[in-house]
Amino acid sequence: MINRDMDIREKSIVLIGFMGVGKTTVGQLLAQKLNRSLVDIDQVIENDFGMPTTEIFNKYGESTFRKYEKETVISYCKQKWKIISVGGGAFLNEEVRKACLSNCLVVYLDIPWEEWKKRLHMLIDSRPVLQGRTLDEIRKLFDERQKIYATHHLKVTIDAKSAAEVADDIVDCLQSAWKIHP
Ligand SMILES: Nc1ncnc2c1ncn2[C@@H]1O[C@H](COP(=O)(O)OP(=O)(O)OP(=O)(O)O)[C@@H](O)[C@H]1O
Ligand SMILES: O=C(O)C1=C[C@@H](O)[C@@H](O)[C@H](O)C1
Ligand SMILES: [Mg+2]
Repeated sequence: MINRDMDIREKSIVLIGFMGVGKTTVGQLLAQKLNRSLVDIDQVIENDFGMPTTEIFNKYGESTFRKYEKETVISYCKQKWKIISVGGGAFLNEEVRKACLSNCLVVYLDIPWEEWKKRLHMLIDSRPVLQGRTLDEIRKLFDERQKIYATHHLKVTIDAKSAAEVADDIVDCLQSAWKIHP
């Protein structure tokens, strides 16, 4: 359901999906295509703490990260005209989900497990949530996380597409939504 209190084109676009699906990479391309600025929430948090996410988890704990993540997303999603890529776990929080869904257009980047598995080697060192887990445990997390992404406005399936192709698909999807809800 799209909240039509403001012009739909003004709304910021929030990218959600499992870690490594490409929210940051695709977000950069989408921002260029739509001439908007990108707010990468993980990047904002890392800049504010002056350290990588893994270090924030190790030094302050996941709950400190999650609290800061919640406040950061809620604050940015009130702004218009942005592309906001949120961390893969941000939608665990109900207030975050509600704030994004009511203020922004939420686009879910959906990736099949077999495709995602190919990226694991690129993610394991930088994503604390994956560290120390077996492949079976990661698969379980992947399946569990699908529930939190179930509420969104638009969905784009990733498959074996390049990041540029995914960005093009999102633009097509947005253009249809902008036409249907002028
Ligand atoms: N469509 C794609 N095809 C192949 N590789 C990709 C694609 N999109 C992103 N990647 C690669 O996958 C890795 C993870 O991408 P990215 O950091 O953008 O994911 P993310 O969704 O932002 O993850 P997180 O939720 O952890 O922030 C990067 O190495 C990136 O280059
Ligand atoms: O899926 C997650 O829980 C996370 C994803 C990353 O984007 C970071 O926000 C952090 O590593 C946690
Ligand atoms: Mg990212």
